[in-house]
Amino acid sequence: MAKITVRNLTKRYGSATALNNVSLEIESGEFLVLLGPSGCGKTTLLRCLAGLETPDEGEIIIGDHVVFSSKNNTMVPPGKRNLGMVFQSYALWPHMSVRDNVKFGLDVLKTPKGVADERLDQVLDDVGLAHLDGRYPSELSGGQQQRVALARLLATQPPVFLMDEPLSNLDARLRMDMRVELKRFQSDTGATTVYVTHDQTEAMTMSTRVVVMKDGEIQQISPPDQLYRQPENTFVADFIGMPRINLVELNAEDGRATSFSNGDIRVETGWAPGVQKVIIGARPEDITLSTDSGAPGEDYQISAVLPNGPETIIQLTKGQTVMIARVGHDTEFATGQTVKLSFKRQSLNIYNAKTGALVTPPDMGVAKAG
Ligand SMILES: Nc1ncnc2c1ncn2[C@@H]1O[C@H](COP(=O)(O)OP(=O)(O)OP(=O)(O)O)[C@@H](O)[C@H]1O
Repeated sequence: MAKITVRNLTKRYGSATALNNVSLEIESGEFLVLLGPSGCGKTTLLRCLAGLETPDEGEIIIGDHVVFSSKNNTMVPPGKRNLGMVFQSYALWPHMSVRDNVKFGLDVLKTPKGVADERLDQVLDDVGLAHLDGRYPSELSGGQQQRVALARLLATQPPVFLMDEPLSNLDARLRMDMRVELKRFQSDTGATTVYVTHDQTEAMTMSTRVVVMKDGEIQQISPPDQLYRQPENTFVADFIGMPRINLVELNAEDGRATSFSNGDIRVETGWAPGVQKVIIGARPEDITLSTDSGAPGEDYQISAVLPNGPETIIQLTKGQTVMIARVGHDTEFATGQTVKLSFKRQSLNIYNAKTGALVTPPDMGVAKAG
């Protein structure tokens, strides 16, 4: 299949910089998700890969071909980049039936009729549209049109898939089914996939790696689990995860700066992060609560109990400090109760409060509350 290399890519619109010196390597067969807040440059990056935008600076290599280079004035047009795209707008032919729309791509590639018919039946079945193959786009819902666009991409089996929120118009249940189908299809074909989404669950469940972007720059590129467990800065820590991570700023208490506090809570790192001011990051599930007054930790008051299906979200307060914990659904915690709060030591991340950067890998941390 095809590896993609992006080097020092910059794209400006007037005085606004949509991509700022972005570099990344996408391995052949990888499912890479671009994630980040609105306006961070995800779609611009995808459109640059597709050849729909001309970057101002940098280089893009797909497989063995330099498809863009500002130095050499190379700009290979979209149709010659050997990739398949699905964008939010479906761009279906209104005068063609579902089947003909999907077949169109195969005809362009001059796929032999027998192979084309077999693939058509398979992809229409995969996207759940076999029974609607004679309808015209105007006779379909938005979600169905989106699936036709997907089927058209999948049928041509390109070595590179570029997708921009291809499931955004589907209802929750269909979206889940299509995620499974897309992932299966991608792993069967081995196509290198770059996928833009707003949806964290989609990013975490489908990707081999996630790229988190902000203001046109890459913040972190990691496999989903590492992104969640070891965010490299406070922006990524805060952006990933729902409920949000607990981020609390603390000041060094002792000369060695191994003990930090904000007056309400105290954390002993046991090692010196090398700064006087830190932000600790604790995921809600990395907090342990106990009604046993002899348990380790500090006293917090429960200010809200929010049952949420298989889990319960608990809000706790101590002075000015508010923490969110996630516990099982069968909890007996109640609003107003005083409980002991402690951190699961290995999972506490420590950030430099000035730069927001992770100070050390969490497995070195032996932080504890109290
Ligand atoms: N054609 C354009 N003209 C001017 N500015 C643009 C254009 N396209 C994008 N931008 C700007 O470039 C920045 C990045 O936009 P982009 O669409 O890539 O973000 P995004 O992360 O995909 O956002 P969203 O999630 O909202 O789709 C934004 O500030 C946007 O306003």
